[in-house]
Amino acid sequence: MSSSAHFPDSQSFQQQSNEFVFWLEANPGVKVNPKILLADLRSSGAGRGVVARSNISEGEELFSIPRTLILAVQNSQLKTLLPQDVEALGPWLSLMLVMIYEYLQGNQSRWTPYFRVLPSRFDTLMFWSQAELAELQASAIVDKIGKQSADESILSSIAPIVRANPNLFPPINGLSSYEGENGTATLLELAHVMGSLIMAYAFDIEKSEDDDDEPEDENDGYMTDDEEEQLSKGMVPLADLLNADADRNNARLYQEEESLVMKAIKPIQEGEEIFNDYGEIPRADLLRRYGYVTDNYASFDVIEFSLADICQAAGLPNSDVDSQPRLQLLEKHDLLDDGWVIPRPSPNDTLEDILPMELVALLTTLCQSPEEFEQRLLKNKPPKPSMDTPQAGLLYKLLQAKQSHYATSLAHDMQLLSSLTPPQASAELEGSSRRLKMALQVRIGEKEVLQALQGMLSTSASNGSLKRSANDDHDSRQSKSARV
Ligand SMILES: C[S@@+](CC[C@H](N)C(=O)[O-])C[C@H]1O[C@@H](n2cnc3c(N)ncnc32)[C@H](O)[C@@H]1O
Repeated sequence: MSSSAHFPDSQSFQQQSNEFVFWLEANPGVKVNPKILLADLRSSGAGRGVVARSNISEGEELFSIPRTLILAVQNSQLKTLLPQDVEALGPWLSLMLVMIYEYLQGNQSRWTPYFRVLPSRFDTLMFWSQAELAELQASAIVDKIGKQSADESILSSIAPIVRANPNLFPPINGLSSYEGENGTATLLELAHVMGSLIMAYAFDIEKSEDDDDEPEDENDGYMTDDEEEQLSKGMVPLADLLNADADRNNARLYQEEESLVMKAIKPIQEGEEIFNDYGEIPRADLLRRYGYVTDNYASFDVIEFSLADICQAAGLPNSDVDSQPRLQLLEKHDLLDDGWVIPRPSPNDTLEDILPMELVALLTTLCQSPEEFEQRLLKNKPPKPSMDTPQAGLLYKLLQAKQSHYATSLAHDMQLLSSLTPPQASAELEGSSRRLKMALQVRIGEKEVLQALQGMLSTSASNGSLKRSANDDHDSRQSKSARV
């Protein structure tokens, strides 16, 4: 949620919005449909957002932003002022550096009115205290925050450039430099503000045809999603002031040759909010990346198990692939991963629909007797993944172990949540209370998934749909794409 707390200068909130729109429209090539309006949605906990002033038809252009106005490495003077190649830092760190530079230029930056409408405080997990993070209990999201690796990347890649160029990066807060304890802390904070803006606001900008540089490999805490492509990133004014809310998506950004164009993808009625699409992400990820949670994302909630969790439930002494022949065999056949995600089941889903085939392959391998496994090793073939009684038993044990890692029960959390929710609007919660509520929503979602899976296992056991054993031969080439 973006509440008043995220916009410290809330007195001039509307004035900043007006100045931003005035600045935006004064830029050559910008087109803004008079049917839209930049609205103050703080009363519903959503900061700024875009709302329809009058009815809008499907396909209608909402606004168009020329590529030259995107706050991006390509459009900033910085790349001509530094001896090194800024883009070589990779999409995240290069944009972070450019944003620090532009921000420190104050009124001299081309994007000053834009910076003024961007928040400087966040509820993303990067900014949560240890006590607040503890409220997420056993959620796997806690291990994905990556604060330490982000700090390391900033200190090793950004800090040396900033410190070597004080004329380009003037120290703030009365500091004489970004050296020393205070200077380092200030620089880290500034970099995290920019990193958080990139995470929640930036777009992946499609490369132009003549730009076919190899992507850089990055590993900072703002880049924890494997599926995220290393496209160049850019902050697209106005496009990033659209909120999102799962199935309420009614607009999409189209990347055209000269501009980025936001269009309505559905008819939008007067007074309706215009929503972009942040993707089908679980509430845990919504919180990590965007710092807000709404129940509309509950259907995307998941539960995650690490390889270590599974090996422990199976009674293996460790999850070290080199010392565990069963893991080795799966790895050899490209069936092993660090962890698995099980989605929240829909009402008509069966276990086969929701369990990843590789997870069932692991459960099956771990459930084999020493003799059965010996046979597999001799044939150099993993067993055919199947959800038989032993595998179901192991999965059940795994679910129970996971549940025991959450400090409170689902019933307790539900009660706590209802006591936290004010009668009018959740937006009224501020600071730690809002964070506690969001943590509760996340852990409730995960516990619900656990409970639903336990229910499905019990049903399968009682209706006899689980087999006694698995002994079919298995062709691993087919198993990669097969459903169990
Ligand atoms: C791309 S920005 C959208 C503009 C933002 N509302 C602002 O005022 O700057 C993304 C941020 O908006 C907020 N947000 C987006 N959708 C929201 C929603 N449905 N409810 C509450 N906050 C939302 C979150 O704080 C998120 O990190």
